[in-house]
Amino acid sequence: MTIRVGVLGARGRMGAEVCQAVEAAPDMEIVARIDADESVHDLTQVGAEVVVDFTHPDVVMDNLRFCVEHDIRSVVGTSGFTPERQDTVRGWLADRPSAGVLIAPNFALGAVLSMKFAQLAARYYPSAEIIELHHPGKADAPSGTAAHTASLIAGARTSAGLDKAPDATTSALDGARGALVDDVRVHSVRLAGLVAHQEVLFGGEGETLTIRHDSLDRKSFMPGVLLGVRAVVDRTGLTVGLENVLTL
Ligand SMILES: NC(=O)C1=CN([C@@H]2O[C@H](COP(=O)(O)OP(=O)(O)OC[C@H]3O[C@@H](n4cnc5c(N)ncnc54)[C@H](OP(=O)(O)O)[C@@H]3O)[C@@H](O)[C@H]2O)C=CC1
Ligand SMILES: O=C(O)C1=N[C@H](C(=O)O)C[C@H](O)C1
Repeated sequence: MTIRVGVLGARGRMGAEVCQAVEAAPDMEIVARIDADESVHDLTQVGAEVVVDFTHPDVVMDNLRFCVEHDIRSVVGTSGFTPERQDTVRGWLADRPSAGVLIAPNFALGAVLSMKFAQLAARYYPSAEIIELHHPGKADAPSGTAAHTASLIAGARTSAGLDKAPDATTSALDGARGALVDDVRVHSVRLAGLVAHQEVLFGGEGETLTIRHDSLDRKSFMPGVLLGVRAVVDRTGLTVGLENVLTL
């Protein structure tokens, strides 16, 4: 069976890569390539079964709502999925039990693994901070990956009963200590030449641990995206995180 795939954000950095990967997949067919100036309504006319969305945090909710309401399964890489947004999507899905959505903050297998490793390490270290580094064309900061990692670390720290990370700073320029996400400091770097990178730093008595992942090319996200397309065909409801599709 061939999966009929529509790509939203098809001319973008990620969308263009997704179009190539879907075209090369023996079990998939591209039936729509949609960008900012085109209508998602075309998706129903061409019989899209799965939509892959790499657009912009400002437009992704409208796209997703359309897909849920029209029973088109969605694989979403676009960032900006706060817990509140996830709850909104769950609300739509409650009215459409046959619809399915997979949202992944990061589709690179190494990034998914590094988040797991960070979650595992978090309970053992009093200090934890995140540095995310991206290309300067990125619209949002901090990255969705960093926000997701911070929430995983915060959850692990809470269940281990850890106190707030030690920090004697009483005077600082605005932004010097990064942004607090779930009580974890996140620092965002935007630098020409970069693609997508993240370091999670842990510190304890007499030691530090650094977990680093580098996406050096957007091809790194494609195996995860294709896996997501195949998985969402058989899944209803909301799945957040590629780790729930992989066997980890
Ligand atoms: N989960 C993951 O693994 C990854 C997630 N991302 C995320 O994916 C998103 C896209 O990133 P990137 O490809 O670099 O961004 P780009 O800006 O390169 O691409 C976004 C594309 O979406 C188009 N677009 C804007 N509005 C709409 C709309 N309403 N319908 C359809 N298309 C639209 C844009 O068109 P136009 O330029 O004309 O406005 C553009 O072509 C970001 O949120 C990024 O953080 C990125 C990499 C990996
Ligand atoms: O905009 C990007 O490039 C990326 N966005 C995602 C994010 O915000 O985490 C995933 C990856 O970091 C690349």
